[in-house]
Amino acid sequence: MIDANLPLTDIHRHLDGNIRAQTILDLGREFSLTLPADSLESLRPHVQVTANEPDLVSFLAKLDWGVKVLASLDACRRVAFENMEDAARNGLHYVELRFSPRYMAMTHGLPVAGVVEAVIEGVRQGSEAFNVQARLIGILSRTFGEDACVEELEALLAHRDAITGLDLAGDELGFPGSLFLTHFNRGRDAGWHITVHAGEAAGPESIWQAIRELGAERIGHGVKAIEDRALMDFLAEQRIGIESCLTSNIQTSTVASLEVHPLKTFLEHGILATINTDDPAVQGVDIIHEYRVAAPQAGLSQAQIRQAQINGLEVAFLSAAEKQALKDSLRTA
Ligand SMILES: O=c1[nH]cnc2c1ncn2[C@@H]1O[C@H](CO)[C@@H](O)[C@H]1O
Ligand SMILES: [Zn+2]
Repeated sequence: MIDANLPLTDIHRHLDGNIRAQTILDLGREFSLTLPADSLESLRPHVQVTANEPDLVSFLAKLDWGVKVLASLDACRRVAFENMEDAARNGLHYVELRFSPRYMAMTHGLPVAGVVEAVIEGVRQGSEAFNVQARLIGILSRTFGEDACVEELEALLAHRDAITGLDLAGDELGFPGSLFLTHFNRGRDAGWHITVHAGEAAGPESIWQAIRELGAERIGHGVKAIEDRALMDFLAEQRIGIESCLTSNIQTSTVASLEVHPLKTFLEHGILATINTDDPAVQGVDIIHEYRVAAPQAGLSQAQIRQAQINGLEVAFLSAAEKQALKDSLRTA
């Protein structure tokens, strides 16, 4: 259960993996684009996971229609704004929204820094309209290679003060973190927090690499840490947060079933593991489902679910004062 007296957070949520099917239809019509279907029901299987995918890369293809309809900067602003509306509807008090500006820009050749600006604007407007706090994490989409990621990084750096963190996402097996050392050095020099998708498709060595070489303070997914006891000890001792996304891990075939998901073991080990969604619209889930349905199915006790909720704020990319203010705002609400 969700503890209503504690802030509810989602710190691993792709803004460009959370574009509503209805919005894909609307934008397709607005820009006269050819979509694979012309009704909501017939479009759904093209933009949402209907059965588990065989691997991560097949799963990621389901995000493509969402970005293919982004034919203007205003469309980017709109999906950012709607992300905040969705967060409010799900009772979230605080979200860290991550996005890959080059991935959003690429189909229609939008200016990448312009996309960053549009997303910042949409999230700012939505945050005010729906009274939910948000921070932005810029993603380097590793799938497009090192040079594309330099371009993506520079677009993010053009708005460095409005960005809180840097992430690496996409095809982890094909594009290891070792290709992106200079990118992350520049991100850290900009004063950004660092989180990296690691130990999802690749093994525990990818998590070690993200921490030691890219400077990760948190790990996205990190499921393969379960294979390395020394790594689990290290994560707990160093207070490196794990951003777990239960349903996502099943849909990408990273974990065979919720019953064998490592999140429970991570919590028992004292790791600051958290519950998050990943790509809610593509997965057809929301944060409430992850707490109420997925977490109990993964064997978490009520106390462990509550601990994961506490951890979400604990490892958020916020100052101690900002975390306290969020807690206080619930008491006075
Ligand atoms: O679960 C995931 N694992 C790895 N990469 C992901 C996941 N979900 C989305 N993206 C990637 O993030 C960028 C868009 O925000 C894209 O690169 C997409 O492929
Ligand atoms: Zn992710």
